[in-house]
Amino acid sequence: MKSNRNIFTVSIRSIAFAWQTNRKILLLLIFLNLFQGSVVYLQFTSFSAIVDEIIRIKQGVSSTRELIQSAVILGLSFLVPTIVGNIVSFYRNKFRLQQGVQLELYKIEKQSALDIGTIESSSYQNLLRGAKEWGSGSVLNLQDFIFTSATSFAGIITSIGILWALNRWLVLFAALAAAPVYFFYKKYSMEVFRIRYLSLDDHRVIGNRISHFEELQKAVDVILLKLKDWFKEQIRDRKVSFNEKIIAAEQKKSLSYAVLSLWYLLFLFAAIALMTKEALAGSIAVGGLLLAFNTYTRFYQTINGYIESISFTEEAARYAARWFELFETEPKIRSRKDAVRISFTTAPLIEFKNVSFRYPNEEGETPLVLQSLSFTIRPGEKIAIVGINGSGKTTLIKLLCRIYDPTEGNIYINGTDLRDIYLEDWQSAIGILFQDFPVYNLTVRESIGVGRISETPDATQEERLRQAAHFSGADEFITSYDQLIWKEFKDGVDLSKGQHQRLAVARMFYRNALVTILDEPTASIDAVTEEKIFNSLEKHMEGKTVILITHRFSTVKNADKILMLEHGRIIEQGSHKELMLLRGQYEALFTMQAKRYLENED
Ligand SMILES: Nc1ncnc2c1ncn2[C@@H]1O[C@H](COP(=O)(O)OP(=O)(O)OP(=O)(O)O)[C@@H](O)[C@H]1O
Repeated sequence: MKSNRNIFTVSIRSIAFAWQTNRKILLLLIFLNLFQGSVVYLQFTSFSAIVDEIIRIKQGVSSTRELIQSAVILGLSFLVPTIVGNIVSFYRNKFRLQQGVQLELYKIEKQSALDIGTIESSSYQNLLRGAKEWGSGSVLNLQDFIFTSATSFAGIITSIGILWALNRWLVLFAALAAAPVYFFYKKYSMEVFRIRYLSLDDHRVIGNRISHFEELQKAVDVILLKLKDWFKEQIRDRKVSFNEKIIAAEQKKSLSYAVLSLWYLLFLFAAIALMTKEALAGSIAVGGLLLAFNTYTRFYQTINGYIESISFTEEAARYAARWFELFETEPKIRSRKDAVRISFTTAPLIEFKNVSFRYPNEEGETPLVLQSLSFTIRPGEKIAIVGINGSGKTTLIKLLCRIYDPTEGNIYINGTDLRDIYLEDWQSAIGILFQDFPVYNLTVRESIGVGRISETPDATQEERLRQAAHFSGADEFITSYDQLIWKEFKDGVDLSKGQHQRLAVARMFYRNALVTILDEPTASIDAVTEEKIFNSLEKHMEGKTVILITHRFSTVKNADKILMLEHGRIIEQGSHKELMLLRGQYEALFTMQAKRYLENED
């Protein structure tokens, strides 16, 4: 836990962020906060001057002119801070809104640069959860506390000056009265932070369980499987345990306050005794006595507030640090500085040479899920990858897309190691449809169009969109390309799982990548449409490489090459004919599936 991350560094980063967002408002706020901190003492001095003037007028040694002067100053000392306070609060709110947007956008920018391995890691997920839980508000709160500290600081300096002038002992009494406050606040805020930090995993579980009541697909299961009470219990237990810890910390805080109040009273009495003695001895006037008392109590409150805000600043800094850690998280997979720029115009030669892979894990070494894979995919070949669940098919294509790098061995693209190729160049040459593909809540046109978002619209675009929808069979249910696929919105609709998948396949046809990778693209699609899709792939993807992962052996018969995986190894490879002649695993599984179809026909 990097809880003791340098508070100073985080505060500087937070102010630097504010500076980047709007330096004029930042400087204005700092100035106005400093002004607010010191102006209050003008009220005390002008009020004590009025009291002394009244006494002097009664004694006949002063005129009402001085009294009016002091009254005007007193009036202004009340009026000006009120106006300034309103200005501060206006600009502060404006600044919070401006920075809130900037922070969210910056976070998105940083997140989208990360690789999947980093995103999957539990440390990153905790960081994300922490940042989400405390929101961008933690960075902004930190600034608020810095501003409050500036106000308090100005107040302390002013009051020290006044108290020092009246009686130096007053400064010492007030300082001693306030000193323990810091340690109490610090201890308490550390404890709350620790509780929150240690319960991050619990909060992620709570968030997940709550999602079962909020997300449609999950909510249906909750109702049908009667999971409500079971999930509710899990949520309640975790929340109750978290609350108990926070309440215990709150209790300790309240007790500390009681002790602190007694301590403060002790020094207040000492200060009153000292000032009364001075007044009786005639060394200060009545107005001076009032000024001393007001300044003393205000000094204590200010120093108390200052310590409190330092302590809160520390607390806010601990939370804000999560945001900055998030910003600092660097992707593990990225282009090398001297990466080769390649503008792919034709399907490339792909070679796997002795590739082995294990998933990265922070807790320790995981088993190899791919072992010594070697194979070649020639430009424009249609490849099928088959194998039982967990044999490593999806992992293999993740390596090909460079979502991960191999643990051992190399992948060559046109003879260049994939790690040496500029990542974006390679990414723009490939198109991938994963088995758990995302559903876009966009219009039909956009849902297909995102397959090639960087493309500038041209006259053929609409035609190509419609063609892609035709190849995937999506055109059969599309009534309008402007239809919004989002049931929760007015006029929005939802689609069946298979229809969603047809749209996703259309997206891939529209992308028309040099290397198209399809991971079980027809799992939810009916047999007739499946046949149509595979025919379109063969006919319209000529010259392009297509890699297909599937469990349906009937769909791979026409592939140029079939790779059969088992426990992360290629156990057979060749065309359908070659593998059938081999009479190995492929032949056995193919025959089994074919037999089942025929039996079903009988
Ligand atoms: N992100 C991950 N972190 C750790 N292990 C993983 C991860 N993804 C997959 N695995 C493991 O890697 C192995 C291969 O998984 P993979 O998804 O590649 O199999 P598959 O052949 O595509 O399976 P399926 O046919 O079920 O889609 C499995 O044992 C799985 O548990």
